Amino acid sequence: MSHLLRKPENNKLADGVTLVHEVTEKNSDLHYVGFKVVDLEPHTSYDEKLTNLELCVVALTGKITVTDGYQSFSEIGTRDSVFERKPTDSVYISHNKTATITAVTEARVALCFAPSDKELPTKLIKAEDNGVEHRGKYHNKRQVHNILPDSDPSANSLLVVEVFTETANWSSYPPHKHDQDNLPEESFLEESYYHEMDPPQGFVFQRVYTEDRSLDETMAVENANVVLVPKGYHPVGVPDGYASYYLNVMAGPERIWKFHNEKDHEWIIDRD
Ligand SMILES: O=C(O)C[C@@H](O)[C@H](O)C(=O)CO
Repeated sequence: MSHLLRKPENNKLADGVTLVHEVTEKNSDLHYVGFKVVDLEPHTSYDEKLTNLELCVVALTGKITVTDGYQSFSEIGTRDSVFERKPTDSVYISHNKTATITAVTEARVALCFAPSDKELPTKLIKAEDNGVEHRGKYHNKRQVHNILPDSDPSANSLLVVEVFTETANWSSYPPHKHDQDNLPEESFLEESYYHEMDPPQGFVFQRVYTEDRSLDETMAVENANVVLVPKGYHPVGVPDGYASYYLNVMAGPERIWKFHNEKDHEWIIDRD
């Protein structure tokens, strides 16, 4: 299996608390992006002590209460399934705090991390504050929920976005990359993908490859898998009959998403 593909670990931390994924600097090639998924049974809690990391808590499904020890946001989260295709609530918490997430209902929560050394206010990012975009045409249609885009200065490094790709469509396509710290042409941003499929027995394909093909991995990605993108192009293809959801976390030295399309395939965008 590719070292970029992560299956659910389902590590039981306590009664009703399961760590589904844990991507850290120690167990991956990523230096800027950290990522966890936690499943919580009602009335259970998970604590995350943030030393030199900032955090965006995304209520993927279910209702949760999130506190940084000073402020609390109660009963946030808007959906039972990500495939309701509506935005959800999230909370941004700066470093040096402890985040506590308590489940009101059964919940799946994503924790998106990036290094940080500047104190910023804790912020509730309400579902209705997500910028919703419809991108692409023909078999390249996707719906994007911008949770923490680079136009929102609420975070130091973190960028967070949800993408729904309809059946038999492609996204992150034509292939683009952001692996050169060479602004204003391109930014360097690592990326993680947390995938779900509807119905859940589906799979999608994701290729991660660099310009020189020294990295070239094509992965069959199943429900609740994570794909790591330390560098390179990273398109996703969705088979007929299945819809795809993914949550992207990006971070790098500069909080700017400036990507470079692969020249050979850029014509895809310009079709009438
Ligand atoms: O527009 C899309 O298909 C989503 C992608 O841009 C995705 O968020 C990504 O690849 C970010 O670099």
